[in-house]
Amino acid sequence: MRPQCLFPLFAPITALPGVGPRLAPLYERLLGSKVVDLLWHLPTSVVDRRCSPRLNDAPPGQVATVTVRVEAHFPGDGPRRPYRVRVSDETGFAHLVFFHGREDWLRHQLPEGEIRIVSGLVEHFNNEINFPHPDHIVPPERKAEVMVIEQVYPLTAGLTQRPLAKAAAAALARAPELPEWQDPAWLARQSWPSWRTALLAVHRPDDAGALNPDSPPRRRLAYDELLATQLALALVRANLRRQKGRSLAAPAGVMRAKVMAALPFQLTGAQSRAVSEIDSDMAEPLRMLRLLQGDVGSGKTVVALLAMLTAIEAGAQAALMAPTEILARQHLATLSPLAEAAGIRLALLTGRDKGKAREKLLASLAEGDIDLLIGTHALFQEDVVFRELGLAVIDEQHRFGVHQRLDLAAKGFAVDMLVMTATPIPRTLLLSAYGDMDASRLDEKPPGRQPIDTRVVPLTRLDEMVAAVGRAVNGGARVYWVCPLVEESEQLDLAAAEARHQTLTEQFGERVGLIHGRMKGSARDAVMERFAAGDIDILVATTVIEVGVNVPEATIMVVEHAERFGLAQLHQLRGRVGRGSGRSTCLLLYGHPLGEVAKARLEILRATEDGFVIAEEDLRLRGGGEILGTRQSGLPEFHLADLDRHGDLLEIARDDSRLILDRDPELTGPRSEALRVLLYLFERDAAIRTLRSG
Ligand SMILES: Nc1ncnc2c1ncn2[C@@H]1O[C@H](COP(=O)(O)OP(=O)(O)OP(=O)(O)O)[C@@H](O)[C@H]1O
Repeated sequence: MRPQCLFPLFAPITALPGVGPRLAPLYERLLGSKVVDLLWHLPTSVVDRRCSPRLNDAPPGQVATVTVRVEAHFPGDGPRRPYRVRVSDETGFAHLVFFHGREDWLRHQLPEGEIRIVSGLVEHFNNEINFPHPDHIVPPERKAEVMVIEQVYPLTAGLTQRPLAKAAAAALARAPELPEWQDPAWLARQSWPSWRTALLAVHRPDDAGALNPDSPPRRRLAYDELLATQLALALVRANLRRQKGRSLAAPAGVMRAKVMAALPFQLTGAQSRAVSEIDSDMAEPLRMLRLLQGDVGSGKTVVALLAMLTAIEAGAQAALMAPTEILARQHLATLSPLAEAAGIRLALLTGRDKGKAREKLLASLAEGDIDLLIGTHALFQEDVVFRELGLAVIDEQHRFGVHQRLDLAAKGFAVDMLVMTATPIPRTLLLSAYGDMDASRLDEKPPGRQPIDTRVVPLTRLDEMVAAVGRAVNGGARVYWVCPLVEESEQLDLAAAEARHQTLTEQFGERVGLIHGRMKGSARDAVMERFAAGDIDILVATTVIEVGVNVPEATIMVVEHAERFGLAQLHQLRGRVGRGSGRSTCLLLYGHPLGEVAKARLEILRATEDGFVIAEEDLRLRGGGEILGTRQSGLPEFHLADLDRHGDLLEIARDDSRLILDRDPELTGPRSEALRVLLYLFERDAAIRTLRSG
């Protein structure tokens, strides 16, 4: 249960003054729907209105607050002759200029002959002093309200500073003093203020200093957030470790030997290392929580299979969960012949399975007649019961995230867990998303892969590229054609892909296929199968093919508007080719004009195929938040912490969390109440449910 002290902060944002039904959706889009979301929406700069010169000394290009007499109104008649109000003091005169504004309202605000305090940007225009759309106009008795340092919040279309600042102030007023969750000695050493004081300092800064990410209040808040995340991860870890696992070992390795004999290749050194790390984890009576991090095409699947064989030979069952149905089916297709070689029984369960067939499958699963179950999220439905699940492999491909691991834990699967991710994640990000896990890295590609010829080409040369693709297809090549990503709009993605599908079909006829996220699962599978079988040569796609798809015969990847993708995402896309022995090409088509950073980013892709290098470089160029591209990155989003600036705090938070739980595993000690408040405050409270007392 959420602690009572946080109730006011988790009220809907509409509880705040001025946030009515018209503005609420704007707030929601900008920052969220709860009062607490406003607290995390920090100002990015300040305006100092305390400069209050005489009119003749008003500094152009700066904000000033002046005391003036209203002389006369000159209504305008459009943008070329705006509405002007002439004002004066003893040193001279100026014009307040309004490009839009109703006359009755302006006359009411600025009655002729009255004194007014006006604050706004000073401009010199035609040897006159102008105040275009002053920010504040108040009578003299309210001067103190205006002569302040004002914070500037990031906005969204339709929402202006003043109502937002008012709502933020109201949200702040609701922020209670909370029990201190930080260790007092550590707090004193850092000279950090309390949570509430820090929050007030960044929302009502005395100067821009408090907004600097390195200022004590900002660092304090960043650390609070990092600690909440890391503590949640540590709780999951502690909880999973505490449940006794079983030791899974297959010293004879009969099944494994059969599969190895059936494989057309030798394991790479990295694969062998990962396998033995996993082996020793599984042999321990503690539960395994391991991340298998491998660059695109590094051969994670076979490593997972070998681990699952160990579990099966030890008498348990194994499950392999993929993020999409296509991938689940693909795993089934690759693993089937190997499973046959090993003599194990394999089955597939997806959301599509219904009725009798599903019942039958579940019955055999419960009986232990299925050794390895492959599937999607459907694997974790309530009625899916294993006879004895020993190992769960989650092919995460950065789509799931810690919540799914928590859900799994909550389901009480006392099993070893292996999470596979294809995303090369820099260390700081790794800690923030997988701080609960041990990691194995596949940093070596299978031998014999040819380098991919990556070219960065302007979209103006599209016709040329289409012609080149046509020639390649006539020569037997298979091509992925990925269409532009349109921010936040699946519908527009789709329109772009459909249009491209049409133009390519006009040119190449029946050999062009289309696949996108809106298609029904079965239709998608059918297209994918036709492409894998070679019935389709050109597959036009939205980014649904980004993860994991394995068609080794495909050798050309075209990405339109490559500049709109995250680098890691492009790396993933490119990784769909170069998977066989054929020579592969990746064409990154960009739209004009391309800025310096965008150019540098695409250049990185041209220069290297090492996902880890690409990720580090991308992090350097763009900062952590965007590293994984746009949607559904699965990595936690931070409101207050900036991994570039606060990376040092992340490691401390991880160690701190583990220490906290070492000393007080059930969170019942003196600091625990405050720490629970912290977890709720940052909405990481799902982890609390893993506690016996939670
Ligand atoms: N040691 C190896 N030698 C040669 N080929 C290998 C080796 N290991 C795996 N492969 C092959 O490499 C291809 C890619 O393997 P897999 O699909 O497991 O990659 P992955 O790590 O899951 O990559 P991605 O994340 O890009 O999907 C497969 O066709 C697989 O059979």
